[in-house]
Amino acid sequence: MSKANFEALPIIDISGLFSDRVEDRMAVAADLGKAAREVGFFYIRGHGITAGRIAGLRAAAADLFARDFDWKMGYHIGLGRGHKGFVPEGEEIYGGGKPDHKEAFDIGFEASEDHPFVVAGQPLIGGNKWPAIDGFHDAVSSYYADVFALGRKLFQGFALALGQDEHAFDALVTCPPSKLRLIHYPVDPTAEDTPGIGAHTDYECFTLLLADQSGLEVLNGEGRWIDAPPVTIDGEELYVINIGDMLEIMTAGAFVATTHRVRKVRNERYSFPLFFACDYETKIRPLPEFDPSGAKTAEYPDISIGDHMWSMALQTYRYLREKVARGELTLPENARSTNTFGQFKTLAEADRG
Ligand SMILES: O=C(O)CCC(=O)C(=O)O
Ligand SMILES: [Fe+2]
Repeated sequence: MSKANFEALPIIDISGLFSDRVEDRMAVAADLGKAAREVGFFYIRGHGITAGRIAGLRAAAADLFARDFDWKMGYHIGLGRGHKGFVPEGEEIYGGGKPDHKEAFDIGFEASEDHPFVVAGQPLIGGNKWPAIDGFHDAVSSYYADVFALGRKLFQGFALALGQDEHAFDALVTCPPSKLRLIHYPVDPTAEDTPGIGAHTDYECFTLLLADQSGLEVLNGEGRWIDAPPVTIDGEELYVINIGDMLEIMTAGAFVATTHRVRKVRNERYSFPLFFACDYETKIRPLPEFDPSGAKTAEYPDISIGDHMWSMALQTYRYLREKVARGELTLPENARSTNTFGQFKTLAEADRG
């Protein structure tokens, strides 16, 4: 799927997206489109998120993960509804491989109990489990708001890059199943071959990630893993942006949902991805310009973004797999198995000849 055998990831200055001049926004969109087509992974600078916001998030995460395991389990992701909260090590397993060597805390787009999507019973939507830590809610919810606003801006850039009206996708994002994950990879000097996170693509439209240590690796078109270490330029920490499954579908494969992983962790590591999604019921299909004959559309299952995300969760979280095995939950119709996008798709096609 990835055409370019890239050796390093592009850096795009996105400050032009905030300009009043459409030419400036178009120029950034052209860079975004090129990087999304050729690599599927890139850094952005000029993003406008303040160092103070990021520092607040880091301090909140460090405070949280330092707490007792039993205390954190009081916020377990499986308690209540909405699939948010603490994810202990071993809870997530990608594609039947080894459990990840990480713990996480998932914060969602805050939805009140009387929000129509909650009332409609959409999985993944609901209130957050805010841990009882002074300052945590303020630091994390204000970071969420800022990074989500940046995501909206980037989505407008992608709309332009796809030849759409700049605001074509705005109405698709009102109360989406978009998670901010706080991830902590503890050091384990004895872990010889345990991945931090096994190889995968992200399920949503795109991801905005900050990490404090190297370890993230991206698969290029030759099957080699390329480092995506944290980068700071002129005091600004750059975000890593990667294309997810949904933008791959919308572009019928022109944009690449690039496979990535976190190699075994030698230093304690924190990372913070925000998975930018459309509302749960949004049906994701190739845009007509990318599939004039409709042939490619027929290759993709007819599924909403939320059902795709939920079916991936049902297949990777231990507590959800157990519920499926007990018959308490079922996979949505047209659910795909895991690992069918990005280079996984290309490899499967190569296997089939
Ligand atoms: O920790 C990282 O750098 C990557 C995390 C990731 O790929 C994910 O959570 O989907
Ligand atoms: Fe990921």
